[in-house]
Amino acid sequence: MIKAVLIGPPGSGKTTVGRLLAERLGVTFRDTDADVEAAAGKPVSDIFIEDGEERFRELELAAVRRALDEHDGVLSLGGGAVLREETQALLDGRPVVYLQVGLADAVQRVGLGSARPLLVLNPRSRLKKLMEERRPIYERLAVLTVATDKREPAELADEIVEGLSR
Ligand SMILES: Nc1ncnc2c1ncn2[C@@H]1O[C@H](COP(=O)(O)OP(=O)(O)O)[C@@H](O)[C@H]1O
Ligand SMILES: O=C(O)C1=C[C@@H](OP(=O)(O)O)[C@@H](O)[C@H](O)C1
Ligand SMILES: [Mg+2]
Repeated sequence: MIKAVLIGPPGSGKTTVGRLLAERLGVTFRDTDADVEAAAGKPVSDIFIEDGEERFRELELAAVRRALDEHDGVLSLGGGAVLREETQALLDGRPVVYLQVGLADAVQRVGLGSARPLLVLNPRSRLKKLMEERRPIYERLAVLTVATDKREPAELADEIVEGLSR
């Protein structure tokens, strides 16, 4: 059984904090973006450009399903994985942790890199819009919510260990 599933917008720290959390718990770590890249044999940005977002979302749903089936450690999702109703249903009853982040910190963290194809143009306004659209979904799925602004990944991992043990 999975120990924790991390959700939240890009830049909330799912990948970074998830890896630390897995270390703390002494379990293995998986990230759906890495699983999708391994399955497709190319980076997320190339999948978006060459095959489109819909194809990425299909590969992502398959990666979530596979990980929840096989994996018993910590799983970090890509920020948009929760958009699919199938994924929302798969997360029902799981220890889902929502990493909350404000726009300013998220923008600073994702920077201007090209690794997140949805944020290449106007990262600030794209992030603002997708955060507003997805917030209700993140809130509904979470059993634990952790505010990450101005907090270090290590202390967040400790807080999640504590929060999930309660
Ligand atoms: N709590 C934090 N404080 C400062 N920087 C952070 C924090 N969490 C993550 N980061 C940095 O922000 C960037 C995005 O983090 P990442 O874990 O990839 O987020 P996500 O997987 O949610 O998109 C990385 O450079 C990471 O080092
Ligand atoms: O929010 C999104 O739709 C996406 C978030 C990314 O993952 P992170 O949330 O880990 O950055 C990645 O899956 C892809 O670029 C799409
Ligand atoms: Mg990530």
